[in-house]
Amino acid sequence: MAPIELTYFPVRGRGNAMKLIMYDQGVEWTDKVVTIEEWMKGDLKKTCLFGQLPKLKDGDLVLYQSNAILRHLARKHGLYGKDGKEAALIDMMNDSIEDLRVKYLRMIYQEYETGKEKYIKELPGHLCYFEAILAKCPSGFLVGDKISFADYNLYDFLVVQKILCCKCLDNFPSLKGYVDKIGSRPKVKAFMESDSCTKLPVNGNGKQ
Ligand SMILES: N[C@@H](CCC(=O)N[C@@H](CSC(=S)NCCc1ccccc1)C(=O)NCC(=O)O)C(=O)O
Repeated sequence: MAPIELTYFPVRGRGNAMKLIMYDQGVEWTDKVVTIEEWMKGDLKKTCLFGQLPKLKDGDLVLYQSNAILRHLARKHGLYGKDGKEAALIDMMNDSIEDLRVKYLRMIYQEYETGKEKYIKELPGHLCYFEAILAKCPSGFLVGDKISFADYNLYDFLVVQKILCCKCLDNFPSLKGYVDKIGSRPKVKAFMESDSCTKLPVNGNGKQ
């Protein structure tokens, strides 16, 4: 049994960025997939610290909260910048990515029929900030000169936005180049093309 166990639903959702990190960094893990039907029985939910998934078990460490899991993997695999200053900037970037993800998830799960078009219309107003940031990054990564956990998270988010609206990056050359750059990393490409990724719906309600 691999020392790392990821318990999550059979969706990309909040689980894909952490899987990208582990796969790209050569970390072995076991997926414990929980169906909605199983979850609705309530027994597993009662055991979860905050009543939710994903859950990552790394040896005797049990973590919930997807961004805490990303940070844990980042600390273990050198994905948190070269010093405290870069780590702080990476945290800032990831917090902003989380803001965008929450907006997306609210539209997908609560306002899809009535809010999808408005979300797509307003999306450039949110993406423009990362376009400006990446336009100034000589390394092509959000912070410093190597990939961080925020890069995997932003990449995953942008790929999902392109599934929602294939043209959403057409006016953002830096974001387009960024998705190509991260997506052309051999193991990232392999994972994104694998059944582990492609066979999962993006979201739990079948909307994307
Ligand atoms: N801040 C937390 C949020 C975790 C979270 O929302 N988890 C969801 C799943 S992740 C997600 S994108 N949820 C969207 C809706 C959904 C629910 C159930 C299955 C799939 C998607 C969950 O466990 N829902 C079940 C429940 O609350 O009883 C984090 O970042 O991990």
